[in-house]
Amino acid sequence: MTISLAQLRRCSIAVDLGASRTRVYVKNQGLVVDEPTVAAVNVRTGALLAVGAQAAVMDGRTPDYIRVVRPVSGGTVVDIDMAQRLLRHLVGDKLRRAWRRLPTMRAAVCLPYGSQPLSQRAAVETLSGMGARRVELVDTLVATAVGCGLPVEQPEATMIVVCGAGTTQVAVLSLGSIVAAETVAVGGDAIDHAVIQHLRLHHELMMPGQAVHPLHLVLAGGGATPGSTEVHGRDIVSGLARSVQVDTERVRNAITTPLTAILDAIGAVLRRCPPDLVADLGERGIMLAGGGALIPGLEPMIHQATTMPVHIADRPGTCPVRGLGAMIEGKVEPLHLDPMAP
Ligand SMILES: Nc1ncnc2c1ncn2[C@@H]1O[C@H](COP(=O)(O)OP(=O)(O)OP(=O)(O)O)[C@@H](O)[C@H]1O
Repeated sequence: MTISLAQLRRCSIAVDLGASRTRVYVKNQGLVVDEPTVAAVNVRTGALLAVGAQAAVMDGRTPDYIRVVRPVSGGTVVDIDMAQRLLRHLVGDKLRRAWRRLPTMRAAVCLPYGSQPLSQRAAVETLSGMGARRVELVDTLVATAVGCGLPVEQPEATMIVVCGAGTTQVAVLSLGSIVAAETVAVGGDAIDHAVIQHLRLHHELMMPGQAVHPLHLVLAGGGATPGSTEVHGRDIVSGLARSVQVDTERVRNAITTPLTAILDAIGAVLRRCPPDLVADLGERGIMLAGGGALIPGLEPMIHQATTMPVHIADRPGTCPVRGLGAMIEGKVEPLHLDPMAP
C-alpha cells in the first residue's frame, strides 16, 4: 500500500477518515478539519442536519425522525455516500470550490495496516467522489511514525503503537518500511465499553457513551486522582436519574482487562523482530500515538510489561494526518543509498 514519496508530493490534501474523528490537512494550509466522524440525518427527508461536533452532541438525544450516523467503522468507510456528504460539509465551501478548480487534484489517505482491498476501494471511492483525480493510500503506521517525528527512513528500529477508537496497531519500522506489525480490535471504544459495563454491573447504573470522557480525565490525574468520583446516569431498575460515588481504583482495574490485548500485540511484534532491532528499541523505547494514547494507565502498563521507555506523542490523535501532511509537503527526505559506495 505504501507508495513513493515523489508520488505523495503531488497530492494537495491528506485525509485521515477515522472511526472516531475525521482530520484533513491541506497543503500549505495545515490541519483544517479535526471533527468527530458523525452526521445527523432527518430520516423523513434525507436532509443532513448537522455534522462533526454538532452532530456528536445530538447522539442519544434525538427524536425518532433524526438519526445520528457514523459512516466509518473499524477503519473502513461503511457508508460512502454519507462519508462524502460529511467531508463536503466539514471542508466547507471555500475549500470545496478550490478542489473543483484543480483538475488534477490528488489526495493522500491513510488506512490501517493490513486493510482489505474492499476497505481500500471504499476510501478511494469516497475521495474520488469528492473530486480527487487520484487517491494515494498510505499505511497509518508509517504516516503516524512520520507525524511523531521518528526517523523512519533511517536503518534504526522504531516501535510505534497507534491506539485509535476501534483498533490498535503495533509495528516496528526500519528504513521506511514495516518490519513486523500486528492489529488488534481494541481501542478507546473498548475501554469506554469496559467502564460502562463496570458501572452497570457494580452500580446498576446506565451511562451514555459520551459521559465516560470526564471519568477518563479524573483517572488521568495520576497521583492527584481522588479515591472516588461522582458520576451521573440512569438507574437500571427504576429508570430514574441517579448519581453514584465510583471508586476510581476499581474503574482503573476494569479497563486493565481490555488493555492486555494491546500488550499481547506488542509481545507478538517484538518476538517477530530481528534481535538487532529489538536491541535498538531497548534504548529508544516505544512511541504511543492515536487518541487512545491518552487512556489512563496505558503508558505505565506498557512500560511495566516491556521494561522499555514509553513516550506519548505530542497531540497523539493528529499524528497520522500530520505525518501524511509532512509527506505531501515534501518534508520527509528519503534515505539515499549509494550502491557504489565503498
Ligand atoms: N483524553 C483521552 N482519554 C482517554 N481516551 C481518549 C482521550 N482522547 C481520546 N480518547 C480516545 O481515543 C479514541 C479516538 O482516537 P483517534 O482519534 O486516534 O481515533 P480514530 O483515528 O478516529 O479511530 P480509528 O483509528 O480506530 O479509525 C476514542 O476512542 C477516544 O475515546
